[in-house]
Amino acid sequence: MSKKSKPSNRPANTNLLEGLVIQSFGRRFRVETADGIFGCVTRGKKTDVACGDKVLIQKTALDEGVIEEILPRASLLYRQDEWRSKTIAANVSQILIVTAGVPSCHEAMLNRCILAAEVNHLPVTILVNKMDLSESQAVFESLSSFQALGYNVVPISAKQDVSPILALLKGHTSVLVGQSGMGKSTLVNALIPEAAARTGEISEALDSGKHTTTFATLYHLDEESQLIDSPGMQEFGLHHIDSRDIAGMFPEFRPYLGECRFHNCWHKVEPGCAIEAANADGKISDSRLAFYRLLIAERNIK
Ligand SMILES: Nc1nc2c(ncn2[C@@H]2O[C@H](COP(=O)(O)OP(=O)(O)OP(=O)(O)O)[C@@H](O)[C@H]2O)c(=O)[nH]1
Ligand SMILES: [Zn+2]
Repeated sequence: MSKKSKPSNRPANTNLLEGLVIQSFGRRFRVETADGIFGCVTRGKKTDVACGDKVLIQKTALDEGVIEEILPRASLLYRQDEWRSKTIAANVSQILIVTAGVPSCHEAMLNRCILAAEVNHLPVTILVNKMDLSESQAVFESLSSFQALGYNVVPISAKQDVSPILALLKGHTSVLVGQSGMGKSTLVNALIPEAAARTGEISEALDSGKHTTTFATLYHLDEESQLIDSPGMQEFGLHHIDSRDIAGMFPEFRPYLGECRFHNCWHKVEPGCAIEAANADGKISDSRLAFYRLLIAERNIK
């Protein structure tokens, strides 16, 4: 054995194949490998495999296998659930939030998605869709405050032309998220013509059509660009984030953190709070501070 080889706690098994999870539906996965695509399950009760994960599989039949190991992840996004967060997409390199003027755009949703991106240190682009409508033009203008925080805001009209975002997708594994009705499906179908058909097939296989089971698909746009879509995904889960880490995920809070009178300040109503003072000076907006306080209140921090 050469001195250079790394010790491994995995039994040496020449049958293990490395692959990429290109689809997850409930507890079943499709894994793309150099030997083709395998339908896979996980070992035991392990279910935290996500679309975009790099994995090692053990072949069990010609086109079937078992996921034995998840390789280290560069990023991990969770799906919002009433009770808990469930992994949905791994190794994503940027987040695209789809919004529009119709139906009305909820700023809290934008803020939640941005927070999920900050946790993973991922760049965010807010796509303002339906720019052929005046309502969307107004939303685009109102989002200049997000642009000022360093988030990219891009106007599009998915129904007319998606080419303005092709350059944005290049070289990335992107994930799309958005409130219902903003045009996420229109966008995905324009970018990936086969997507509509594949989504339909899975809905039929799951015998629901209502997406009650979480599923996600990774599409190859070209050799270096991928898009992960999870139909119906409106928000990312934030349950797993430590309450103490939240303030640091607001870029405009960062210059003031550590400046409060109390080192354990929650920036709620404490005297000598530097975040509160920055808000009074107009350096932190009322809406972002209110959003931060809402997150803290949700966690029953007194
Ligand atoms: N005017 C206009 N309408 C659009 C545009 N893009 C999408 N729409 C319309 O907006 C509506 C919602 O679009 P979908 O693509 O179904 O929206 P979605 O975000 O996938 O919604 P869910 O399926 O509920 O998650 C449809 O009637 C689309 O035709 C656009 O660029 N301009
Ligand atoms: Zn404070």
